[in-house]
Amino acid sequence: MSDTLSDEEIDRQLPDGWEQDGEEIVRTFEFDSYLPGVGFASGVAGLAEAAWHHPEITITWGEVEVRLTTHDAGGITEKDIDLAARCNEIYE
Ligand SMILES: C[C@H](O)[C@H](O)[C@H]1CNC2=NC(N)=NC(=O)C2=N1
Repeated sequence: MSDTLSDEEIDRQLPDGWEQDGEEIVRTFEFDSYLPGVGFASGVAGLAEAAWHHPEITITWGEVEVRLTTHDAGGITEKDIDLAARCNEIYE
């Protein structure tokens, strides 16, 4: 079981562009059109499978919202922070 992080720890560790929303961290990634967002979401899915840690991904025209929480722990853990940072790395 991963240990949940305190709000202070989350605030300190949140990668650029991410914010806390209750028991989740969230970032909306912006794109020029629909298909680049779909491609990005597919990349996030690959990162998720590799980490065995799965976000909620919402694809709309020009935007992809990624929400992360650790269901097994009932809150935000290092797993969420790590995957959020990896999402930033694949976002050009
Ligand atoms: C059964 C499976 O191992 C669990 O559901 C894994 C898979 N992906 C997961 N993803 C997320 N976001 N939180 C989890 O606790 C989690 N646990």
